Amino acid sequence: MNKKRALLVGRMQPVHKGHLSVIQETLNDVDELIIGIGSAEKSHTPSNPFTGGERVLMLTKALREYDVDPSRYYIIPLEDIACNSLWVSHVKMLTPPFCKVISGNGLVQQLFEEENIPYNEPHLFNREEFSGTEVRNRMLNDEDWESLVPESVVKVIHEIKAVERIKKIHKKEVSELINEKK
Ligand SMILES: Nc1ncnc2c1ncn2[C@@H]1O[C@H](COP(=O)(O)OP(=O)(O)OP(=O)(O)O)[C@@H](O)[C@H]1O
Ligand SMILES: NC(=O)c1ccc[n+]([C@@H]2O[C@H](COP(=O)(O)O)[C@@H](O)[C@H]2O)c1
Repeated sequence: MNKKRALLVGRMQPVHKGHLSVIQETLNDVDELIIGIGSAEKSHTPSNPFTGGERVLMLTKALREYDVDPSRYYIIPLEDIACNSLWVSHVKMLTPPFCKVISGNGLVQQLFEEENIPYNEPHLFNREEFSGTEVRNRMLNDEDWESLVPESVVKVIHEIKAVERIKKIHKKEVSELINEKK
């Protein structure tokens, strides 16, 4: 019998507990899940501080920590392309076949719908806290970010000295803005 596979796309900057919840919930409904790490080529910017490889590492460790069966998922880095109308083909070229997409992103939903691939709006878990933006802001402001991500992701973030990186990126942005105004 054919496997029922879904695709979940997210930038995962960084991987947080909301991602793990949606992954676990989706796996109750499908045989296999393809997890596409979006904007894989981006890093070292305020909203995309982590490299594609670092995000693969975080996700691999977190799925192991949560005891998710490795035979049930694929982690695929997805680079952005200039042309939105070709993006679905680009994604299909890089992923195993799937029958639906899980995404709350309006553009992603529209592009797949136009190619007749259905999407599900994810059920958002504790969205006030479980969002990449919230994790990055807390890192910047020396607030508790650790409780928002799996323990294994805390370890990776320390290993790659990411809090220091995020602070440096922010400092550079602020000084560039000040120079622009001069
Ligand atoms: N709290 C959450 N609960 C369930 N799913 C979530 C949650 N946050 C994100 N997701 C899932 O991840 C996808 C988006 O991934 P992304 O990495 O952009 O998360 P994000 O937290 O919205 O990031 P950012 O704040 O950096 O934009 C969503 O389409 C959704 O499927
Ligand atoms: N033209 C493109 O490359 C294209 C189009 C739509 C979405 N995407 C990507 O899909 C991902 C969607 O994830 P988010 O929901 O986390 O924004 C992002 O990485 C986004 O850049 C890329």
